Amino acid sequence: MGKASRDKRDIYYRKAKEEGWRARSAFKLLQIDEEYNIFEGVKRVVDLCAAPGSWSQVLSRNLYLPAKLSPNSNDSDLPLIVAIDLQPMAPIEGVIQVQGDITNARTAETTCFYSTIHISRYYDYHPSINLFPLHISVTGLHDMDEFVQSQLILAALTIVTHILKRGGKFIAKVFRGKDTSLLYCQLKLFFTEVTFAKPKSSRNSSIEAFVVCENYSPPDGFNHKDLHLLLEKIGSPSGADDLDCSSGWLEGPNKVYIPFLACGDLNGFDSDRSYPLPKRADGSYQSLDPVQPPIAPPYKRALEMKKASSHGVQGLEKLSLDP
Ligand SMILES: C[S@@+](CC[C@H](N)C(=O)[O-])C[C@H]1O[C@@H](n2cnc3c(N)ncnc32)[C@H](O)[C@@H]1O
Repeated sequence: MGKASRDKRDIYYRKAKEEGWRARSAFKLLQIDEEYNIFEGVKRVVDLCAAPGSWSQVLSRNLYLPAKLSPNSNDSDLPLIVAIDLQPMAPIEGVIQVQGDITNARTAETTCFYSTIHISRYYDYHPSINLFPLHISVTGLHDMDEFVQSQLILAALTIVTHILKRGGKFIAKVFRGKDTSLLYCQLKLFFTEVTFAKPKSSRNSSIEAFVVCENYSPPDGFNHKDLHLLLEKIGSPSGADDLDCSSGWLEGPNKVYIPFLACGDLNGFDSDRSYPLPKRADGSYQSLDPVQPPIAPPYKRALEMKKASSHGVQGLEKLSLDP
C-alpha cells in the first residue's frame, strides 16, 4: 500500500468520518482549543477560507449549538459566525456564509458589513476571534508562492484590523519556511502574543503549522483604512493605478507599517527617526510639518520586530519536521 493511501486512513481520517466532520482538519482546531482555550468567552467569529467547512462545524458545535440549546437561550445572545470562501459550501447551523475572494476589497467590505451590522444591532462590539486557515496552493514557483502568501496575509490582516476588537484573537494556518520569522514579526505588530503550534493531528511530514495570535493590540497611529486601499488597488482588474508602498500616499506611522506589512520592507528609513520624513526631489529631507503627529515611537515597534526576525522565532525550532 502506498504512503498516500496509508496517510488518508489515519486515525483522524476515520474519526472524522465517524463523527461527521467534513474534513480531518476539524481535529486541528479542536486540539488548538484544548491547548490555548481559544473559544473561551467568544461570541463572534469570522472563518476565512472556510470550505468545505470543518472549522465552521467546530464553531457551530462548540459555540452556537450549546448557546442555542441552553435553557436560558436568547436569540439576541447567540454567537455570530461568518464563513467566507471562494466556493459555496453546504449549510451549517448558525453559520452565515459569504461567497467571495478574501483578497478582494469588496469581500472584505461584505465581511465587515455582516460582522458589524449584527454586532451593532445586537451587541455593539466587534468579533473577538478570527480564524484563518491560510491556504496556499503551492505552485513550486517560489516567487509566485511568496506573492500569493503575502496577498493572503494582507487580505486577512485587512479584515482582522477592520473588525477585531482589542484583546481579540486570530488563528491562521501557515506553511513554515524561510519567511516564517518575518510573518511572526508582522503579526507581532498587532498582537502581544504570537505562538506557533503543531497540533498532533497535523501530520509530521507536513510543513503546516498554526499561528495563534492573542490579545489584539494595534500599534498607536496605525490607520487600518490604508490596508484596505492597498488591497483594493492590487486586487482591482480595472486598471486603477497601482498604489505601491513608496508612492508617498501614506501618512504618519503608516509610512512604515504598511510597507512592512505588504512586503516586509523597512529599508530606506532612517532608524534615528520615529517615522520617515518626506523627501524632496533632490533627495534631501523636508522638515516635519507641524500638523504631523509628534515624534514618538511609531515605527520603533516595526523596526524591533524586523530585527527580531533575523534572530529566528522562539518556539519555531520545536516544530520539528521529523516524525
Ligand atoms: C484547505 S481549505 C480550508 C479548509 C477549511 N478550513 C475546513 O476546515 O474545512 C482552503 C480553502 O481556501 C479557499 N480559498 C483559497 N484562496 C481563497 C481566497 N482568496 N478567498 C477565499 N477563499 C479562498 C479555498 O476555496 C478552499 O476552500
